[in-house]
Parts: sequence; structure tokens; C-alpha cells
Amino acid sequence: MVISRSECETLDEQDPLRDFRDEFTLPPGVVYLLGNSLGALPRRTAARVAHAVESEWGLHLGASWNTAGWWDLPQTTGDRIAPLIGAGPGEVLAGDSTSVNIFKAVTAALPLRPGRRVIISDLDNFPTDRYVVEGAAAALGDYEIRDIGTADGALRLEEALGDDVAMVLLSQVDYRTGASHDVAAVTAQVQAAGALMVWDLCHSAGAVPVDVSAADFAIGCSYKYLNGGPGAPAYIYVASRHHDDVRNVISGWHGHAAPFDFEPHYRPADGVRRFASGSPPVLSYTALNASLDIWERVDLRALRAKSVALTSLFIDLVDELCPGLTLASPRDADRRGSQVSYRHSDGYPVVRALVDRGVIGDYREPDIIRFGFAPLYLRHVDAYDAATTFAEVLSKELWRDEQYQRRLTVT
Ligand SMILES: Cc1ncc(COP(=O)(O)O)c(C=O)c1O
Ligand SMILES: Nc1c(O)cccc1C(=O)C[C@H](N)C(=O)O
Repeated sequence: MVISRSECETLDEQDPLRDFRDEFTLPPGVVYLLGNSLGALPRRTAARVAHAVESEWGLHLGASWNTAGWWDLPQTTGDRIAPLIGAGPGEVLAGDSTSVNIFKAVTAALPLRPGRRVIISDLDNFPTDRYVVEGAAAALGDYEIRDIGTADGALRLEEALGDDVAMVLLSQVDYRTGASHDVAAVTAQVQAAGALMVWDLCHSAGAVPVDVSAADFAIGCSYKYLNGGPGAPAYIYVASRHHDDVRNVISGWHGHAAPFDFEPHYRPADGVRRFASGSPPVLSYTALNASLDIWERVDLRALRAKSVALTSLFIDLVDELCPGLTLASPRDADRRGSQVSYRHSDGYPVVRALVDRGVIGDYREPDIIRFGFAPLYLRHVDAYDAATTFAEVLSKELWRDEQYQRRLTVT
């Protein structure tokens, strides 16, 4: 073996991030490699949500809009996410879902480039991005969507970018393969062509270094690597240089300049606040803020180093234990997010068999087995145990058992 389990234990003892694992509740006997879909529960979250329910809501009721800071949650939470994505204060607003924020970003971006009628979208992106671009293009009318494919990590932007392109929407890290793009280089290329750059950070924030400071817009979710909980508020980044010129098409009263003047017509608030629409789900923000207390203390460079160490260790072990298996993720760590994927024509039952043995990964069509490595709470021994279980499931063909062939609703 390239490494023994006890050598992995030694690496865990030397890990500068090792204490963060105790911040999370993880089920016993499980290697949780699905933090790229739903992040683990921070221990402190339940008490924080209970306080918001029992005290802020139960005792103080509507006064909490002022006294508990409920009204400002979209901005205060956005300001806490900002350092994790390279944004400045006042450039990020937390709220809504990722899909809704994509709609807001696309419909805000396009009018900034009048006369340009093309949106570049990535057919390999998570489907909601493409679906929402279709909806936004139809709502605004007279836009063409130009598709590129990037799952192999190669961006073919050069031939797609022309003087008719208004904006480009890409994910920093591909949800299937974990391949990552160079945000600074791609942003520069897009802007040099006169277009605006919108990044989806769902699979990168909290997993790899993110710096959107040169980009025009970005959106992302907080329920994956940021541990905000199921359906946690998403976020939108709008570069401050655009603030005075952009319009939120869902121009609700929470984004109004003077919401409690109850004026008959919409006037946008200053800054990123104009991207607010309606009442925020306060309890979800509370859960997310509990997690952000932890994130505030994380050294993002150490996080990246650990992510590279865990994913590289897993790849090395699987190379040795499962010869012939096709790695779908880039071998070069510089081009990889915090995820390792393999191709297997029976990937679905393989994942079911793994889950049955306590190794929680998932499957994505058409043939991808995904393992997400959330560096904050995973250990080297987890990578070791996952690789040996994976090898056992494959070598003994345990996945052929009939019970693993049946599809669940949510895969
Ligand atoms: C890249 C990407 N964009 C968007 C989403 C989801 O959007 P929403 O949070 O609106 O469900 C996901 C995952 O669910 C995703 O991986
Ligand atoms: N957002 C999800 C959901 O609402 C239900 C089930 C899964 C998810 C996910 O996050 C999936 C994830 N974005 C993916 O990369 O496949």
C-alpha cells in the first residue's frame, strides 16, 4: 500500500485543522463524502436555532426585526460570506436560492451590455444554471444562448467569444468531475472581449480558494461546504462598480430604498441591498450564521492544503487498489476542486453498495461516482477507509446485489 492506516493516523495528528472536526456532528461509523451536496451539521447550530425560536421569536416576536437584527440578515450574512469568496464588504447579499440568484444576476447583467444578444452557457454545468438562463433569456426576449462544454476541464471560450456576447456563466468547479477553472484568467479573457463574467461558486466556496474580486457577478449556495443546512440561504455577489447601474427584476419591498415609507412605486436601495426581494427565512439565516462562526476561524490556505492532501491520497490509494478504474477528475491538483470522481457503467449500484457499508458518496448521470472531501471535518483515515471499502465493493462485485439496483427519488 502507498500508505498504511497508522501513517494516516499520524498525518491526522499533525493536521493543523484537526480540531475543527469536533465542531461537527457526524454519524458514528460513517465516512461522509457528501459534503459537496449537503454539508455536515455544526454542533452549535441546534442551540442557536433553538434560541432564535424560543427567545427571538417566542418572547420578543416582531420586535426582533430590530433587536435581533433580523431585518439586516441578508447584508450582515453576506458580509460574513464575502471574505470566503474574495469579495469586499457590501458586495454580497445572502438570500433566496442559487437558482433565483442566477436569475437575478443574469437579468441584471444583460441590460449592462445593450446591443449584445448572446449568453455563453456551459452544457456541462449543473442543469439549473442552464435552465435558469433559458428562463431569463425568454423573459427578457431576443437573446441567443451559445453553449460550450467544459467537463473535461478544457474551456473552449476563444471560438465562442465574439463582440455579440453580453455575458458568460460558468461554475468554478464542475459538479461531476471536480475540474476547476482559473477564475482570474477566464474573467480577464471574458472582460477583454467586452462581456460580463458571472461565476457559480456552489462547488468551490469553502472547498478551494475563491477570488471573484475581478468578476462582475457571482452566485453560490451555503448548504454544501459552508454547512448552512438544507435549503440554507444562497448568495449573490455584485461588483461594487456595477451597483448604481443594475436592476433587480424581482423588485420587492425588501430591496426598496425606503421600505417603511410604503411608497407606491419601486425605488432601489443603494448597493447590493437592492437585490433583496421579500421576507428572509430568519431561522435558516440563524443556522447559517452559526456555521459562519466556525468559518471565520478557518485558515483558507491550510484548508486548500488539506483538500489537496486528502483528494491526492484517495486517488493514490484507488490507483493502487482498483487498477483499471477510470478517474474522471483531473490528476493535477491545481485543476481539481475538493472532489474525486470515477467513471463506472454501473456507478449507481456501486454507490448504493458503498452507502450500505458506511461510505457516503453519490452518483451523477451518466456514469459518475462522486466523493466530496470537505477538508474541515474529514481525516486522512477517512480517505483510507473509503478507498479500501471502494476496492472491496468493486473487487467482490458487491454492487451486483439486486437491492442496489433500485433507484431512490433523490440520488
Ligand atoms: C453548480 C450548482 N448550481 C446550482 C445548484 C442548485 O441550485 P439551488 O440551490 O437553487 O437548488 C447546485 C446544486 O444543487 C449546483 O451544484
Ligand atoms: N441542492 C440539492 C437539493 O435541493 C436536493 C438534493 C441534492 C442537492 C444538491 O445540492 C446536489 C448538488 N448540487 C450536486 O452537485 O449534485
